[in-house]
Amino acid sequence: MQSIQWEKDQLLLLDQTLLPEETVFLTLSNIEEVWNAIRFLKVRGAPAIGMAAAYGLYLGVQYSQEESVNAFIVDLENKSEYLATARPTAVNLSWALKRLKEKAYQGQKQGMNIELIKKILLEEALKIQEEDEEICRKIGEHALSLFQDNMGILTHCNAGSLATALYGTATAPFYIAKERGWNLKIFANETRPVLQGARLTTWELQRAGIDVTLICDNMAAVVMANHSVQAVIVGTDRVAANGDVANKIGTYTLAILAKEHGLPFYVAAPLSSIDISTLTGKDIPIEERSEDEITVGLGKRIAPQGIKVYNPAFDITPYSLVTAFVTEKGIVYPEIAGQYACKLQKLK
Ligand SMILES: CSC[C@H]1O[C@H](OP(=O)(O)O)[C@H](O)[C@@H]1O
Repeated sequence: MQSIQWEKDQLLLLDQTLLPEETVFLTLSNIEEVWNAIRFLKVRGAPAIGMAAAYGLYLGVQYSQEESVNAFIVDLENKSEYLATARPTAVNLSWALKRLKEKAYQGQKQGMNIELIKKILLEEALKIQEEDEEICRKIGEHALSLFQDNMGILTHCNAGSLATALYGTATAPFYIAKERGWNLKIFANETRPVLQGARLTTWELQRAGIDVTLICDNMAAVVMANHSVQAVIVGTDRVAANGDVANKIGTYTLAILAKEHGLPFYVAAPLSSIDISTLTGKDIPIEERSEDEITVGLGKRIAPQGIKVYNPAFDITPYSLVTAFVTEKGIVYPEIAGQYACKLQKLK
């Protein structure tokens, strides 16, 4: 199911906060609605955030009444900055906004009028979504070369079809394997506190007829120790130039556990999530979210009022714990630590 659809000048978003019980598409017609949808995880997952932001930026300027192209460009830049405040960690958000701004600058240089620039902005947003489906499929095909039929594979959070145009990144090999008649056995971490694994990954894989088992995050070591899983694959929100990985909180723990159990730890990383301008993981902004996500998760209070809470939505996995990155252009292995930087740069 596509979680994002552009129809008749409106953005349709599958409200991921209502899954798995309700399948509700929201109709968004202005930039503020898109900002809120990103901020409050109605649309989530790095690539999907980028796509939604691109459409949101277009929605923000489609009725612009600026008199000059220069004034229109300033308005576009201001609206881009506004959208960028919705969430800080996934680089796809700023990457998508930058793609649209660069199209506008090109149009300005070529002497286009405002209406024509608006047109190419929407075309670029549509292109980002169209490209993403092919990118994810390629990631799936490359990732599948790392797996064998009947393997047990652990994944974390939702780097799935819901988080992208289709297929997902970490889940892409699961869908391609299904197409090829393989029987991969997927173990999905519930992924506290927002439970993207329990609510989203199991939902989408079960619908696709893929063998998926839900486990609590604190069971990951056991499924490694009892050989239920032979590999781990996760998505990413941002890969720094040296290969450090920002991903959903709990990913770093999995990488340590995988190393302890001698299992490969793969990161499915579209090039849009690789940020050469951010040198190391220490430079990646980590989003901290509301305490309610932990203390009143899904409506029931599970901790006393006023308790101190720390709720980072992401953590950093050092490149040294990553076995390989799977990109749409192929698999990147480090012969020696730190070699990711030049290899990832070459891919860009
Ligand atoms: C291909 S999705 C990448 C990434 O985004 C998710 O975070 P969130 O659910 O907070 O948007 C998670 O970290 C996925 O691995």
